[in-house]
Amino acid sequence: MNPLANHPFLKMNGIGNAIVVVDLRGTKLNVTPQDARAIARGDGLAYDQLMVLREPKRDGADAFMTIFNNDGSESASCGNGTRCVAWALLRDSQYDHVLLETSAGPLESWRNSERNFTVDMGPPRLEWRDIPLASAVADTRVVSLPDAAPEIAALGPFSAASMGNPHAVFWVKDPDTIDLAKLGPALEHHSMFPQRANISFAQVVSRQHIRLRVWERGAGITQACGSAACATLVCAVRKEMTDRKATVSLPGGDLMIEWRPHDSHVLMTGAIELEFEGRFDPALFAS
Ligand SMILES: N[C@@H](CCC[C@H](N)C(=O)O)C(=O)O
Repeated sequence: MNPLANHPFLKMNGIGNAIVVVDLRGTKLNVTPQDARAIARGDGLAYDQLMVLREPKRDGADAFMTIFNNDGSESASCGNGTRCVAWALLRDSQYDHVLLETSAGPLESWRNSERNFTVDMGPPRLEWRDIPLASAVADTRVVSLPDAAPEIAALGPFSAASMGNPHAVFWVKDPDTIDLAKLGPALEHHSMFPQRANISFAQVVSRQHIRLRVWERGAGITQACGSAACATLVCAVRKEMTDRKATVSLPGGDLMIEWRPHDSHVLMTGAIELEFEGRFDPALFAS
């Protein structure tokens, strides 16, 4: 029997970004990409990201997080998932802060109220090599895609940023008119993105408000993507289109994003929800 059979999990969401949390601290258990794909097929378990908690690597941290997309690939960053993990670790605690680690570095998260959490996503990376893009780009605020199909060329240049994971942001009049299911996969796998990319379509409504729809790398159409909201605000500020603090509205709800001037860290604040908790059905891992 798969050792994960009957192991407890939490099914949660961060403004609709579907998250499963599995705490493996204190065990010798592991999650393989195959396990991650099997879990995503479970009843009611269709997730965007699976957050797997292990022992922390540094003193003072609460957990090390491995983040799986539902296709079994890994990401170094997930803002909404991190806020869900913070809720899970703090729900029976008198404390309000957690320090979590990912392969991209430490992330601090804290409770504002019972269901509202902030995560400090750290500073964005803005050089083409760090995002990464496939070839040298002088200004990552305005990037053109070479040899693009007509429907992609029609979108015009995009802006790029890394929040520990790669993001491309296209500026559009109305994100609701974008055929995400068609353009998302074509752009995610474009040769400009050697590690693939999360693809955002953003409308700047005002200096304090952005509307956003996202195709997530390794997960597809999502109700919300926190790191995409952060990357979009950063790109909008760099293009002088918004203030450093703005509401980003996604199909699942609103996030407040702030790009702090003094240390360049990006803060994301919003609601989280526990949907249900249970134990993995052994049959999940049978095939
Ligand atoms: N939903 C997440 C980001 C998910 C990771 C992404 N699909 C990737 O592969 O980079 C968020 O809230 O940040």
